[in-house]
Amino acid sequence: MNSIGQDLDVSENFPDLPPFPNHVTTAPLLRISLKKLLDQNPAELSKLYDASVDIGFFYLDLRDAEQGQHLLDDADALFQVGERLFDLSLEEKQGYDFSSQKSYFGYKSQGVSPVDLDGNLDRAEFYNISKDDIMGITDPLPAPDVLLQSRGTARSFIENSHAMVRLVLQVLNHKLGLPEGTLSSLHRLQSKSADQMRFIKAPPQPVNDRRVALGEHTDFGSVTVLFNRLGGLQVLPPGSDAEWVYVKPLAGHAIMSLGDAMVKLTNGLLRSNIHRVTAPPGIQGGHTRYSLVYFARPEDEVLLQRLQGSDLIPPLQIGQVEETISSKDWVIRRAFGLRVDLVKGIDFEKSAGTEQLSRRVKV
Ligand SMILES: O=C(O)CCC(=O)C(=O)O
Ligand SMILES: [Fe+2]
Repeated sequence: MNSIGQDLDVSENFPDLPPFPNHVTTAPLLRISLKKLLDQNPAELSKLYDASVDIGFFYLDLRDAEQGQHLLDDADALFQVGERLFDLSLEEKQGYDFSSQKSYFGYKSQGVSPVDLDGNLDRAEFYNISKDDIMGITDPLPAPDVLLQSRGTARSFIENSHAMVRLVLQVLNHKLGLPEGTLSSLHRLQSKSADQMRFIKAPPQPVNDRRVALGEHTDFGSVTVLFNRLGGLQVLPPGSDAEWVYVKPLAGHAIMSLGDAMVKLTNGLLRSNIHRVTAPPGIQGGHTRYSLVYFARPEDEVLLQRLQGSDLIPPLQIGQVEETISSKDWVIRRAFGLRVDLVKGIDFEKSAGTEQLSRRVKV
């Protein structure tokens, strides 16, 4: 693994935060230009496909196209909203924890999910907001004032993130040789889905007890659009002897990744990489880490099974039986499976996603 920290471009650092250290190993993720994708640049389209097959993660440089710049502006504004949101008292935030009503939208406090088999608990707060709520497809959930006042920015963030997702899906659709519009037709902005945006806060950890804050997982859905500013995100490359490597945050870029749904729709051809969040490296570890995410998922009723119509998607093997599960039920199973506050006796296997396939290790 080489370190992309070596190509120093100060404009890719984040002002007011200590820089990402040079001495840690980073994932050599491809950088893909939004403008070149929009221009249908053949080399760029191929880079996106290769990254989706090999590692399932890539950077999207948003600086060179107007819609990308709008998304960066939305993300900047929402980072400030996120700080104010998590500054509310725990008691107030817990008033927006709807998990007892079987909703994964709203607040999730720290310490409700194991991050390892020893039972150490997570060290990250979440606030999840439904795309359907912000788009007016479902009734709005109660929310704190700081969020009610930011619904316009949230909507812009969702629309712009969703446009990036649709672009990625269009490129993959074309590369896979699927009938025109297949993937887009499963991800319509105005249709009911489990799409959500998420604010995350992970406070600095004690110097002598720095560890994983968010346990290893694959994302549940199709395409994830992630903004973070401090290191801490790590991916596990394929192979049985692979070691965790950091993903260096780059200003002006989104970190894009594929989730379980893309693996299932392509019978394992595309990859959803295992990742986790640790304490930020070096002096960054003394700072509070915030992230902002958009998770796109197939529409609620879509069955997560191999798609027909592409010669590249491997056929089912003799004896391979696909589970019949809708996108909606998959997300519910994955989201609630690892909650010590909701489930008696966590069953890691039952709530697993495509982690085993992601490892690319034959068993
Ligand atoms: O905070 C990050 O960098 C990643 C968060 C993440 O993986 C998730 O929320 O699924
Ligand atoms: Fe994730």
